Amino acid sequence: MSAPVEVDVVVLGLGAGGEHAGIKLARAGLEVVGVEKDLVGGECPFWGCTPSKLMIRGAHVLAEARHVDELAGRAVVEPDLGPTARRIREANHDWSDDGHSLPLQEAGVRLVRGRGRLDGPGRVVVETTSGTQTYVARRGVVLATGTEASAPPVPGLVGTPYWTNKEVVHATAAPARLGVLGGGPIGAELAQAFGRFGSAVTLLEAGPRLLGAEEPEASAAVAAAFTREGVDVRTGAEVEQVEHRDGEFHLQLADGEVVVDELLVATGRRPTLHGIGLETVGLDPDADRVAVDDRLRAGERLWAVGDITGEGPYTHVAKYQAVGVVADVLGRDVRPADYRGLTRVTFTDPEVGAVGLTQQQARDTGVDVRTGHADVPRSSRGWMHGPGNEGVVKVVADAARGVLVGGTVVAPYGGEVMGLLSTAVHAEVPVEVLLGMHFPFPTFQRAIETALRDLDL
Ligand SMILES: Cc1cc2nc3c(=O)[nH]c(=O)nc-3n(C[C@H](O)[C@H](O)[C@H](O)COP(=O)(O)OP(=O)(O)OC[C@H]3O[C@@H](n4cnc5c(N)ncnc54)[C@H](O)[C@@H]3O)c2cc1C
Ligand SMILES: NC(=O)c1ccc[n+]([C@@H]2O[C@H](COP(=O)([O-])OP(=O)(O)OC[C@H]3O[C@@H](n4cnc5c(N)ncnc54)[C@H](O)[C@@H]3O)[C@@H](O)[C@H]2O)c1
Repeated sequence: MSAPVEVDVVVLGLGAGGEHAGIKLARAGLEVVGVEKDLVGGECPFWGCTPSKLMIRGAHVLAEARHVDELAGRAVVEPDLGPTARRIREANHDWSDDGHSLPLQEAGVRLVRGRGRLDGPGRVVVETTSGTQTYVARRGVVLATGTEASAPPVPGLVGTPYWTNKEVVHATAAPARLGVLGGGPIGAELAQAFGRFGSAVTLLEAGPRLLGAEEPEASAAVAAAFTREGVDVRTGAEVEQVEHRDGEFHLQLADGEVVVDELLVATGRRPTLHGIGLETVGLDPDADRVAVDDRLRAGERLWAVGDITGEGPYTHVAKYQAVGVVADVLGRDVRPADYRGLTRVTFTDPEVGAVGLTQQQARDTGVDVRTGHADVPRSSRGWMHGPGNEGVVKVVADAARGVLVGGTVVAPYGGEVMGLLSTAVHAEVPVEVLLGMHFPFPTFQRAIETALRDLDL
């Protein structure tokens, strides 16, 4: 092993959070080493957000085309995943990270390709193909090792050629029959997309509803849309046994068998925290997250960002946190991290845009909860939109303070429409003030006004 190399900062893991932090710190003039064992850019551009949203874009076009006969003439729709698969391949340069690693290095980050682990405060050891190297970080280490797909312990599953998000993004044709295990954001988004590309999809969710982290009204609207499109949605479904034979997956359920050609497992993610030396900096190596304070500090000369913090498994959260880390490392004023107005969007159709607390979460935190609703199909824009207009707006208010603490928009482009609620929750704009706004006719935003009035505050 060569002598330890001293630098200002080591960033361990170069996904959404680490990449952003590394670039900004290097541009600020610090000596930064960035360590990455796989592709610079991480999960989001190569196996997550970007490929899944490209699939969803293609699927959305197909769904719109299928409404032509009803609304605008005649169209024969023959789905083909090929063009979308090509867009995905082009977008991420055939799974090469030049588009990320070159700008990173141009910003001044010294890129070290290898597997890193903490070795005491401010120290990182990296195993590379040319040997082991220790780095000593004068200012500290930014930990950003992200998550990996985690499969459930269903007998027979291990060893079968099931897909996770890593494999599904390489699909070039839609399988005739697709099984999807898990009805969270990944399972729901991709089940609908593949259904629209022509697969007969069976979506098996163990819990009582799809998108269990969101409002029950959102789950119901999405499930209704899926069922209308022909996705076989089964909730409370426990797969007891998986077998792969003659090119088919046989999934045994308590009430029968489901046979599919491909199986996508989307049952959650596991933080990449094992074997990264957490115990050497006084942290629990078996913990399922790295706890951080509002400056993203996790220990002595140690910051953490992204999915591993457990504050919200989203790219925008990782980048938000990276901004805070950069300020703190540079000794600048830090805006304390605040997750009250956390936003998330599930890109199903209808899209589920949400901010802040759900009704249940608000209740659990002792808020004097009042809710307001509006049905999207009964709103002016919803009615005009016509087929494919399932949706609901739900706002959650703290009646005692007269402000919103949460809101959900399930609608076409719900993630965009929700922006208005996002500002309201984040800035704690009084409901009284919101009701004095102009809501343009006939936008989906007008359903927000209806929901606000329904609060009757
Ligand atoms: C299918 C899918 C769709 C998604 N869609 C969205 C979406 O639409 N919107 C959204 O906001 N979020 C979405 N997400 C979530 C988003 O991808 C993550 O929240 C985001 O990637 C988190 O960034 P991160 O920096 O924490 O970790 P990651 O992106 O996971 O990056 C961590 C990096 O650390 C590296 N690493 C780990 N251990 C080591 C080690 N020991 N040494 C060196 N390197 C290491 C990994 O190789 C990886 O590159 C999606 C995720 C998936 C899987
Ligand atoms: N649009 C977005 O922002 C977006 C998109 C995709 C993923 N993500 C993030 O990535 C992370 C991972 O997503 P995910 O959907 O894999 O995880 P998730 O944890 O959100 O959902 C997993 C689902 O699988 C179900 N499940 C667990 N075990 C099961 C079993 N044995 N059989 C059937 N169902 C089972 C769970 O009840 C749950 O509903 C999430 O935290 C998500 O927020 C975000």
